[in-house]
Amino acid sequence: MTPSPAPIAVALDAPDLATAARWAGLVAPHVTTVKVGLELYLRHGPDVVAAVREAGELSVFLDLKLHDIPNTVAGAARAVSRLRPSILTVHASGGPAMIQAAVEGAPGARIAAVTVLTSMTEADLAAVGLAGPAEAAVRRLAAMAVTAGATAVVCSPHEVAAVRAEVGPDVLLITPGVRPEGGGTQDQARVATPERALADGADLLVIGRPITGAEDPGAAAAAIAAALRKAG
Ligand SMILES: O=C(O)c1cc(=O)[nH]c(=O)n1[C@@H]1O[C@H](COP(=O)(O)O)[C@@H](O)[C@H]1O
Repeated sequence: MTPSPAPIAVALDAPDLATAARWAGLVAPHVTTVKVGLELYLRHGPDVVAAVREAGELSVFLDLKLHDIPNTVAGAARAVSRLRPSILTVHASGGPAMIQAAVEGAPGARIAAVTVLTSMTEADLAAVGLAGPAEAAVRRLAAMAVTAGATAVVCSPHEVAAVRAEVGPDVLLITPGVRPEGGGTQDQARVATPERALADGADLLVIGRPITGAEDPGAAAAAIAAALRKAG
């Protein structure tokens, strides 16, 4: 019997559509979701969503991290809602009116509020005027976003347990910054293993380079999925 796909969104941060579609096809048997982000969407636009959908039975997570005035974000959300993404990201720091505008603009998608980027260190936070531990800012932004209508929150694995305590069981918690044991962290700062992130309350793990940078992305996705099943 084929095991059910793991709650992983593979970040398809590819330079071209053919590579993205190839990665999507390779990982499709092992994961629930693929994530189309800025690089791919800005280069290929809506075509990329159709191309990765054709590659397999996958939910499409559109990670555009919208951040603008409410009217502009509402229009952008309306523009992409016809692509039927399962998840659409906005920056939580855009505030409650902006988040509400995204929710109204894309009623068929889950609006996911990105709290504090997983690449940011405490020093980076201080540099942008967010003093104090990341966890406090993440909790505050998550609570505000959910009150404004977001039904998903993006945070690092370091804060996911605190966010779960803050927002309750019904909000989808998404964690990038996930690295299997022994992997490099690249530009990520607040990281943990896939097993740890799930145990601490994440519902969906965003994993890019540990899978797409592997010689065989399908095998890398299968190995992480198997490790998660074993741990769970
Ligand atoms: O919204 C995101 O998905 C996101 C938020 C965040 O705080 N950190 C973060 O890394 N991401 C995305 O998650 C993916 C992580 O990729 P890897 O570092 O290659 O696993 C990238 O596509 C990022 O754009």
